[in-house]
Amino acid sequence: MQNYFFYTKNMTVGYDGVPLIRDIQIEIKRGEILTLIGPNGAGKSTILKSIIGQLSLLNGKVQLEEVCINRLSEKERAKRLSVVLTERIHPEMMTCEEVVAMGRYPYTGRLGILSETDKKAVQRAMETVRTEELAEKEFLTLSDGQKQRILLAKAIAQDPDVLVLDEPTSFLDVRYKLEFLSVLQEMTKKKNLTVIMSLHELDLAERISDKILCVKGEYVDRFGPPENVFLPGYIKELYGITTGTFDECSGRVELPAVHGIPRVFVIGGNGSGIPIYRRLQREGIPFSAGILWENDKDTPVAEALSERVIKEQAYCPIRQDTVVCAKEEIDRCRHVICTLTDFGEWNKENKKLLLYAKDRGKLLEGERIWQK
Ligand SMILES: Nc1ncnc2c1ncn2[C@@H]1O[C@H](COP(=O)(O)OP(=O)(O)OP(=O)(O)O)[C@@H](O)[C@H]1O
Repeated sequence: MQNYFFYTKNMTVGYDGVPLIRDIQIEIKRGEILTLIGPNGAGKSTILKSIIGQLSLLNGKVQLEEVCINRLSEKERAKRLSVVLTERIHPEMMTCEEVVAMGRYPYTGRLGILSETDKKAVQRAMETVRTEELAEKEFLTLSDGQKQRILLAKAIAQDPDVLVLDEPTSFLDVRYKLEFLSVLQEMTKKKNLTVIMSLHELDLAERISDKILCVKGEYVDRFGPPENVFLPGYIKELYGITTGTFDECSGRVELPAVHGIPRVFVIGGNGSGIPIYRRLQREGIPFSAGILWENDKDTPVAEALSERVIKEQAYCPIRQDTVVCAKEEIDRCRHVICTLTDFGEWNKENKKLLLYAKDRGKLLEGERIWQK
């Protein structure tokens, strides 16, 4: 156990003495990022609240190196662990700078007078999450995303060893999401900060986390590095997805396929077919796609949205059997759309398919594609 900076042993969490999740074993090293994922209501916030001592454990312990967190005084705990939960604070008449300065209270005396070091820490924290320009604004007048960034600055100003965050990116726009996660990553590398958070954005969780804890049901479902969690089919099972698909490889979601006899055959590849597959799905038109190599960018999306995909083995030239299948599919469809503009030596069979469709008057080009 010595290797782990933060760990829990047989932690059981719940409310009013009733266990929600039992025997949770978390083991992370200093500077690692742990992300909790799982469906709504699974218990991610409950675990975070239990870790920070806001909820009493029903069993087990939470350990930060040799110290049992639950035995620390509030002030001692605040020096080692800072927290941003989803419950919003409502400080009346406080500027953002004053809210961020609240993060320094574990270090100030009884009167809460900030030293030069405290003031610098506040300023640095505000710069870190790019909120300097909000310093003088009243906190309660900010947008949800701005408030979230100020609360993050407050947590950072606390200069903790461990940062605990419940859905920290939920109100942030895409730019601030990326900026915030980059800041977290940088702080783990440069300052050895350890992060424990919950995220709903699985693509981000997969990219940033050293460890993932999957919460579902009475016990933790899976704990480990993302590569052991984001395996084909697992996320669908974890979240009970019955409509549409989630691609573990790209972190991408797709709406359900339109089923029925394919009306359009899309000759695509290298990502060029994706916008057309999505538009056909939106317009409720069943379609087939091909000839795609198994490892083509288009293939997972085509498989999620189309009725049929004519595929070739990865890294193999297109075989005549596959061409025959594609021609039969074209014969069955009313129209053909080709999204490829260049055909290399390997792709010459797709060029022949394009000509095959053209000869039969099935090829839709330019504006005609969406007039049919
Ligand atoms: N104070 C409480 N008393 C009793 N039960 C609670 C309390 N707070 C939450 N719960 C219940 O505990 C379960 C887990 O809730 P929790 O908020 O931990 O889930 P979550 O995974 O964070 O969900 P979400 O993704 O929707 O934020 C839910 O069934 C919820 O109703």
